[in-house]
Amino acid sequence: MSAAFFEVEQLSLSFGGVKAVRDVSFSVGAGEILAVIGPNGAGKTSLLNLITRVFDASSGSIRFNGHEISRLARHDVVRQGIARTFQNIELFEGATVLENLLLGRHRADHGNFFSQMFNLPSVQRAEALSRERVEDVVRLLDLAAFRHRPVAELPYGVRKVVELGRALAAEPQLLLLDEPASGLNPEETRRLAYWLEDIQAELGVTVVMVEHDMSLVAAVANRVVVMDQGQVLTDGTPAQVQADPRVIAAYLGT
Ligand SMILES: Nc1ncnc2c1ncn2[C@@H]1O[C@H](COP(=O)(O)OP(=O)(O)OP(=O)(O)O)[C@@H](O)[C@H]1O
Repeated sequence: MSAAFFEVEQLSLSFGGVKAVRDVSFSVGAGEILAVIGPNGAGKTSLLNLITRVFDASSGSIRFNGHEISRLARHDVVRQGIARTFQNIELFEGATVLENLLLGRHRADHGNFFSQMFNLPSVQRAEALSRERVEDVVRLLDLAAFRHRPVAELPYGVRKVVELGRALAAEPQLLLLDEPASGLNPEETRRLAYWLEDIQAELGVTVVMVEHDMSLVAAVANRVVVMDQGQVLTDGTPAQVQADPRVIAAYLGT
């Protein structure tokens, strides 16, 4: 395994009296897929919201590529190369698949206001590059048949893939996925596993994935962090955590 590329140390978050995340520490090597599992309310989504700066941590640090990012503005986290998907799909429903993917690119673009206003050659070059990258994503995720369809018309399973594509269009180094398999049928979940393997193998993207579906976790995760009541209960390979009596007890609420 490569050296820690993404690292969370002693991270905490409180909502009033509720300690949603308590002294959470873990690290991820470049190119790894890490799954974060745990019962409802364990603090998994809160953890992703801390990483993407939706919330301010009460304490602790988040290091990405050797840089502390726990105090960055939200858009700067995206520019550092971190993209995410959401538990409830957040796409522009009236826009087409291609338009949604292009919006994913624009979030990561660096062009300034004046160069965009005057449509300078640098902006035109960036647009052309964006279109090429988006076509790469369309090919990778097999979305060609849907590229001009408004997202609102698409089945739920395809919308989930479009959301993954929008995150990938930003060319992230770290991809955060919040329950990518929720609402998918077993066949769609198997296809998602293949795509995640392709993303890891072909793009070398590091993935932190919050997921309840153990078939997906077992198929793709190199390592699993188990959370319960805001804390890390244990970590290990998918087989190790599935066999751990503490993990079984946490899920059963005993
Ligand atoms: N915006 C908020 N305001 C107040 N409390 C919150 C907020 N978001 C989460 N919480 C609380 O923080 C705790 C952790 O919630 P979180 O959504 O992070 O858990 P989770 O592991 O993602 O759960 P699930 O698997 O159900 O999505 C819960 O007790 C939840 O009620």
